[in-house]
Amino acid sequence: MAIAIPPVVIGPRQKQRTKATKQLPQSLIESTKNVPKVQRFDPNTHLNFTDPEKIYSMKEIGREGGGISPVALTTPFSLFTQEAIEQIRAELFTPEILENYHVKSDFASNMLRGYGAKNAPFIHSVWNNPKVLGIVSKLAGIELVPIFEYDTGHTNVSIDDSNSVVKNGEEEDETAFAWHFDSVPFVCVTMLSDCTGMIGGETAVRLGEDNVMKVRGPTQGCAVLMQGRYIEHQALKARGGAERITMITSFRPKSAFVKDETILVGMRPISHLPELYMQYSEYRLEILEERIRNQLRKVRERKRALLEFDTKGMEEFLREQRGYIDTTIGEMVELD
Ligand SMILES: O=C(O)CCC(=O)C(=O)O
Ligand SMILES: [Fe+2]
Repeated sequence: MAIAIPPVVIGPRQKQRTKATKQLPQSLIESTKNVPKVQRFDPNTHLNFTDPEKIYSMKEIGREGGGISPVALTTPFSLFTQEAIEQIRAELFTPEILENYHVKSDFASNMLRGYGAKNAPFIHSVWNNPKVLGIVSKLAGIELVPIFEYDTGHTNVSIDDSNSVVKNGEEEDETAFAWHFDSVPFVCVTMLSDCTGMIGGETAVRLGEDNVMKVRGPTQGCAVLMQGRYIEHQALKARGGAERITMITSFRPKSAFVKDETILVGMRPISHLPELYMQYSEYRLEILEERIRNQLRKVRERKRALLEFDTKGMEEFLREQRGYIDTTIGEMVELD
């Protein structure tokens, strides 16, 4: 069945991780400098969740049976308080992060990514918090965990410096992050900018041949959850001189026994490869470890019960793991 084949992911064309060339406005650093830093996410003060108005199913967008869950995407929903967003921004716009983790590609000219929990403890505690994961999982219809540290808290920064005068929606939409499928099953796109008076700045999502839906939270701290590996989307610039900053966190199924079509195509050209490959390997090995333990348990149980060895089942298991290992090997290539 065609739907069983995941979309081909096209990544940035550049040959290696490239530092961004344009400095971000000093005002971003200035505005976050005096925020008293908090190390850990606290749901009591930082969570502000309300259910999305609607959850679109894969069936509704013509992709029934594809992906890892029947859920395609949510409409924007409130997720974090103002205080939480201030903390996130204060961790992002530091000289340390801007100096070492500010990269660009032909998809987007300003991305902050690859910083670990050591450099941004609050951000990482947000996305590993059980309450946050509970919400994300409930909406996704499947239990999710962050894919790995490197792709947690990826941030797109777009500053409209065109000084364009906004006329009543007459202009063409400008892209802040080009059309693509993600390399990971689910993403949560969180708005980190104040949206007061923002024009544009949505995430545009292709729901069918001629059906593009634009989604954007009405306020800072709103988020959209989507099965980005299976739904084509892009980010639109905010017009009229506004900043548009979004944080994208990638998720994979928690269960080792669920299909996982995570690849590294979109990440390789914007990542430090040894670090990316280490984190990819670590989680892939964890999944394999759990699957092998489970298979071994089944074999031993049958043996103990004096049942005949399930040769066919074993073959199927091994073939599946071989596919998983082959994918893993195939993803850990040099960029040529
Ligand atoms: O910034 C957005 O709205 C979405 C960006 C995106 O799709 C991505 O970074 O993969
Ligand atoms: Fe994306």
